[in-house]
Amino acid sequence: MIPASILIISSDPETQSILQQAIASRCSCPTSTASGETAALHCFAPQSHELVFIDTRTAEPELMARLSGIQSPFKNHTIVLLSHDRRLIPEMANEAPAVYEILPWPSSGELLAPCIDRALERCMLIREKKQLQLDCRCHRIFAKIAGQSKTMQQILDRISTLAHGNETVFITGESGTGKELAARTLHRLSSRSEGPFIRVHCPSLPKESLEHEIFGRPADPAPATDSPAFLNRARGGTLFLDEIGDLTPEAQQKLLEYLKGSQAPSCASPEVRLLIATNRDLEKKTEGHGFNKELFDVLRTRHIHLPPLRKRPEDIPPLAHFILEKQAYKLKRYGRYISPELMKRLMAHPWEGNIRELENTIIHGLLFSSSQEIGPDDVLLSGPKPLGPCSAALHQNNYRDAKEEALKGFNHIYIGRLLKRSKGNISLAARACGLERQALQQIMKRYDISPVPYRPGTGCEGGYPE
Ligand SMILES: Nc1ncnc2c1ncn2[C@@H]1O[C@H](COP(=O)(O)OP(=O)(O)OP(=O)(O)O)[C@@H](O)[C@H]1O
Repeated sequence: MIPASILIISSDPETQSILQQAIASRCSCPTSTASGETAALHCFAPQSHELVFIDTRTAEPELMARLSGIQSPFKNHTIVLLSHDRRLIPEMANEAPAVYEILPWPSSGELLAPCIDRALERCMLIREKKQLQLDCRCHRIFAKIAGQSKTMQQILDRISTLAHGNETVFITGESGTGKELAARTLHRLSSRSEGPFIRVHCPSLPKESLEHEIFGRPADPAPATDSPAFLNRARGGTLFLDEIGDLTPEAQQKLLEYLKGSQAPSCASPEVRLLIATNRDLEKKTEGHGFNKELFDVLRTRHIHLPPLRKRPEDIPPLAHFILEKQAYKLKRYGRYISPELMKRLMAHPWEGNIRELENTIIHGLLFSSSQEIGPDDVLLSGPKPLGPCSAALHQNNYRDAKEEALKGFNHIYIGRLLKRSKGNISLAARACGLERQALQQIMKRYDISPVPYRPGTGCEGGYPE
């Protein structure tokens, strides 16, 4: 247990010495002394000392007056008054309810030692209560996130660590891997959680005005408290800039300047915390000068990368169960479960759209299963996982069958992706891959690939993000 920090407010050397010795005989807590005008500052400063002894004879009258004005007991500190006049104790207790205990002074060890023990115990209880409250909050917040893999646990640890600062965090990962969820979690766990969380989806704003929409116009008076700029709307909270991969060079430069200013040592607590995300490989973009190298270097100092779902298949079952439970509740489809056969298919699926695609698959299953069991026929999966050359299953077949099986997997994945991009339009898909429409149609027929699940209005719109 970390020892409590103790302050003695007294200008009398003898009082200081008696108290220090008595405290040292009960615990190893660090003790400091203060007197005069600075004492009040120490006494009332938040996060200051946990236990404060105040010698009423030498304390400044302002300090005593201020204590009397506080009507309820301190929640974070424990205050013990040393009263030189026993007759005044009941009156003092009435006047200063914020005080924990009033000790007649000077006191013998018989009175002083138990008083110190009681006060220290209160400090410990306060600290334990705070820790429990924090644990409950973290538990509630992390209850919205599933994932059992070592990687996911490391990500959650990193989120907890980075949440407490004011620094910008850079979140990367393919679409649907949970970047926005990570950003919201960082915000909820931070000291700004009561403030606003503003998300700006950068590609949705016109490129030419994006910089002004975020940072305000140069003509805006400073501080532009009524400016409609996102930065202003996020004051006291978090601004989440999502998909920054295509910012104009001017907007990148402005962002770099802002980050340098807000992260300078002189700026202890910026008004807005920035969280920034992208699904693009910005490092690669910097090589072709498509992204400001200096900005990238600043961003990557605090970085969270969310790996694609296909690289952490052990997360699929817990995620699937977690999403099923959450969505079943929302859709009022209670008691549904995933069949073992479907779970096998989910494990084998490449999940190009990551967790969002998994979520949509499960929603589809919940909506369309005719019984409590959700099976492979109740969901829309674009096809079997391609069998790699080293797959054990592949080696159980003879050469012809193995080749056919691998080709089938390849075509399902390759054409599935094309259809996803073209939203089920075969002509567009054919053009994109350099085949004639009819040739593509023949392949689709051969491998039993339907364009229907990829078309809007078939119940899976948005389920196959680009
Ligand atoms: N670890 C997780 N546990 C539970 N749900 C998750 C997890 N990660 C993501 N999700 C869910 O998956 C969906 C997609 O997540 P999110 O929107 O955060 O992804 P994204 O990376 O920001 O996607 P995009 O780049 O397309 O904006 C959301 O509904 C989110 O709640």
